[in-house]
Amino acid sequence: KRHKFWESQPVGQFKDIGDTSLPEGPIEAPTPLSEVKQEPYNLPNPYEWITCDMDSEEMCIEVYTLLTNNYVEDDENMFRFNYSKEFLQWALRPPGYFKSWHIGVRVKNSKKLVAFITGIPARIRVRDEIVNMAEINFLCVHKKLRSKRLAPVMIKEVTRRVHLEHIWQAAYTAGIVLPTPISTCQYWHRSLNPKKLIDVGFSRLGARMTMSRTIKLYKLPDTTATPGFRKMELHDVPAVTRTIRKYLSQFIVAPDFDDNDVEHWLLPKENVVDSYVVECPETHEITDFCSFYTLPSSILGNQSYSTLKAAYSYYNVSTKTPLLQLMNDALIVAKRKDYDVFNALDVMHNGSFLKELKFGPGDGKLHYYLYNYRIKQTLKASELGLVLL
Ligand SMILES: COc1cccc(CC(=N)NC(=O)c2cccnc2OC2CCNCC2)c1
Repeated sequence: KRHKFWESQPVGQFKDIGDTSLPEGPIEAPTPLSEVKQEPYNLPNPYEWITCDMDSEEMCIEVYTLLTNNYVEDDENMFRFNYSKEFLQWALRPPGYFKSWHIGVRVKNSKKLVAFITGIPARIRVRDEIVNMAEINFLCVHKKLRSKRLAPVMIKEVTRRVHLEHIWQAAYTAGIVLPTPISTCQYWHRSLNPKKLIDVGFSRLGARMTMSRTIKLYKLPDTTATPGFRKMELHDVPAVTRTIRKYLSQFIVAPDFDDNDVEHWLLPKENVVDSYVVECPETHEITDFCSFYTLPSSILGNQSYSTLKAAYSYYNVSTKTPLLQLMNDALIVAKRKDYDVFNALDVMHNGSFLKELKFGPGDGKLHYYLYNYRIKQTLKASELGLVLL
């Protein structure tokens, strides 16, 4: 039976879609700490839980290797996400993180890491409610252990550990439909290195298009167009926090960033996250902001290339510079840093620039979910102000 596990969980159920009598907000009340299961869930015998210390280089390598070989692939199994070790350490150690939410499953005898799931704390606003949530990510079961029903017990275990920290809601995304998406986004790609993308089968030569015509079509200037466009620096944090908080307030679901969050999530970090501000040359105020994170993909089965260098649109704020021009400058710096492709979801106001900046639609969708929090009606992608890694 489909979704046997999810029908037992406090999530919006398909049967409740359209039932406007159900109130928006938590589905279940918090459990008294004494009633939260104190000991870990049982695993099938050969396996044991391990808390993954992401400060340990050795453990990082094990997590990196498991994900590199077993994490999410595209629908045609031509590419697999290849998060770097530095990226994983950044993604999993934000302000206030809990080591206990970095959960591994390993073989008792060999100590081999065979599965992983993580949570990080995040303050997320839903309309006017600020909710302490866990952002759940990196659920991965080794290819050889699929269909052993490990994922449900891993989800229950991370939920139990999140409950132990008095957090009762969560946010997560998936490429598949589960009960019940709060929103469904389309992803889009902008070619930066069309020749490589065609060689590896990520893109196809357009009808009546030659390779040289295609290269010309996606060519970008060497220099950015916006006066005052520069990399974000530490001293910009307070201004960026003010600017992004104001901008995100227009969306129904969005992170409630403070200075510490902005310093962690949005300060440039080599090969992890790039961020740029527009500082008005006259007033020196920060009027605009754009950012993208670095998530390469392994190219499965290609003789000439092993890695696709991809930039993923992160948070962008436009108050003075037209978003179209700001994002074109983001494409220019990504191309200059040798990215092959720039990806974006149609969340926030991204829909306003995708076609004009020559993004093409991807062949899949990304569904957003909340755990133990009902939303009255499904949100449009443009009502979402949340980007998960
Ligand atoms: C090109 O290499 C790929 C390797 C694995 C999967 C996919 C397709 C895919 N599933 N893409 C996305 O989910 C996606 C497309 C555009 C923007 N963000 C995305 O996902 C992010 C956010 C969710 N966690 C993964 C990274 C592509």
